[in-house]
Amino acid sequence: MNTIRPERRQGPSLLRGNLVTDSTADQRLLDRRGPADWVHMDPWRVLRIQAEFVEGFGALAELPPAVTVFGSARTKPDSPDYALGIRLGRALAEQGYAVITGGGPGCMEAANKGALEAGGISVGLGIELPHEQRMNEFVDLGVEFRYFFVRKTMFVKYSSGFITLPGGFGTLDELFEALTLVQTRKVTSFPVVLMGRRFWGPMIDWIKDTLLTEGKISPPDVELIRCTDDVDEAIQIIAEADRVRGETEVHERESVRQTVSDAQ
Ligand SMILES: CC(C)=CCNc1ncnc2c1ncn2[C@@H]1O[C@H](COP(=O)(O)O)[C@@H](O)[C@H]1O
Repeated sequence: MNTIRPERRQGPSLLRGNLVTDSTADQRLLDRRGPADWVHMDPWRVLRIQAEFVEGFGALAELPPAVTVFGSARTKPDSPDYALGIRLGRALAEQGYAVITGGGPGCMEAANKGALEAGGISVGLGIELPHEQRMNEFVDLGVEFRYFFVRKTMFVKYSSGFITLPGGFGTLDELFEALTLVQTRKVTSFPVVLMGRRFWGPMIDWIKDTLLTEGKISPPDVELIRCTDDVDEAIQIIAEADRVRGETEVHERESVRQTVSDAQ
């Protein structure tokens, strides 16, 4: 049979031909319209969501220090941003970081490619989407998720920081989620670096001139975003935050040890 059949990844399963449905697990969970039997299945969905967390934690727990790279799924392989993604993935791997991406095409693929070519650990956390896209070929450890929110937890939990290449809504969503987590101190010492001054400059100006000026954020919030064109500087920002985090952890362990010994 040499006709191309439709194909869909669904969590760990692969569906082809007539078995391909036209909705995703995220859509079915969030869409409250339709017959009530879907609603009655939510308790079962919770178990599936739980299983997705368990699988993700299990697959990623033994990763070395890692950095997540975000960026447009639409970036073409012959574009400067793709070349930047390769350089970034390569440099991160050379510094001993595993590189985590969304496992898709474009900037994600570029960062995975760079990491793989430099002999590093190249990770893709894929997502089930209505328009199927395969995990890019440069991923060595790939985990497929049905739910965006489970996948996002993994990006934050298993990386030392985010580096964001130019991108669209998906990239902005990931960027602002990270900033909100840092701003609300849900995560501490988590650097967020934007690469590409020309691309991100106008957004940073708007953040300063409008969000800050109109009191929607505080002055320290502006400092949460670091922007550079230099791959080495981006990595240095992450490495410095790692160093500070390491020192803080040693200090905390030491003060717990002191408290216990004082109490004895
Ligand atoms: C061409 C196309 C739409 C492919 C979709 N394939 C994808 N595969 C994996 N992650 C994705 C995909 N699309 C968006 N994302 C997520 O959203 C970000 C990119 O979205 P955008 O292209 O900037 O808005 C990525 O960092 C990734 O985590």
